[in-house]
Amino acid sequence: MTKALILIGFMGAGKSTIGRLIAEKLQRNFIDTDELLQQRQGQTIAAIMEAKGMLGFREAEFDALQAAIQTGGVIATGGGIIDYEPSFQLLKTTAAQIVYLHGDFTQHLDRIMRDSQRPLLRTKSITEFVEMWDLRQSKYAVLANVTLSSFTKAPTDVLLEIEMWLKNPQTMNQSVSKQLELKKQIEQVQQELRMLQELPVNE
Ligand SMILES: Nc1ncnc2c1ncn2[C@@H]1O[C@H](COP(=O)(O)OP(=O)(O)OP(=O)(O)O)[C@@H](O)[C@H]1O
Ligand SMILES: O=C(O)C1=C[C@@H](O)[C@@H](O)[C@H](O)C1
Ligand SMILES: [Mg+2]
Repeated sequence: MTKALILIGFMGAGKSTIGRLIAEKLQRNFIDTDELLQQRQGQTIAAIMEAKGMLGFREAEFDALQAAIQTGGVIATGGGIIDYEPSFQLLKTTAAQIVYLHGDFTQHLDRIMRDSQRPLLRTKSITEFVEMWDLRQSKYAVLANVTLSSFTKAPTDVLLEIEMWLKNPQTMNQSVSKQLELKKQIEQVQQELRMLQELPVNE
């Protein structure tokens, strides 16, 4: 059976938008776990959360993920799927190709703010949102076979990058990990500069 291609990332990363494009291009099944959940329950995400509570929502999301993986198609996941340990473990152990669509916090927030339908935006403070972001980053990174920025380019360019990676996973992985390494070094230098600027000046 074909391995599923799974898109993960924080809210607003573009998983649904880009997932649909890839599925069309590769002529594969497309499943969005948020949409599947809503179809199965006959309710909106917000209503499911309200009726079942967060744990009940995550359990139903796990069932949707399991069903989606079995199709071997392209899967767009909900941004918080990794918060529920069984779903995280399923993603970790399944023989799928996992693409992490990534941006920085403000880029995500900017996109999320444009969509008032997102239930968590209505119920969480900005501090809780930042905490949620911090807790999730390492989980996405651990699961990812490749990490791609989805904010500095059009969806069709992200699609091209994913196609490139599918054709040549090794090369792409190397260049993406080199970029991440470089980014880390830059952040470290910036941090050191900030610390130096804060030191008292000897007259
Ligand atoms: N590369 C892109 N450039 C510009 N806008 C984009 C891009 N990708 C997605 N968008 C827009 O950003 C918004 C969020 O995208 P989308 O719903 O696909 O994100 P998501 O990762 O599925 O979020 P969620 O986790 O909430 O399901 C949409 O309005 C979409 O049109
Ligand atoms: O980040 C989250 O926890 C969520 C993201 C959305 O895709 C939905 O699955 C839901 O709104 C929860
Ligand atoms: Mg989505």
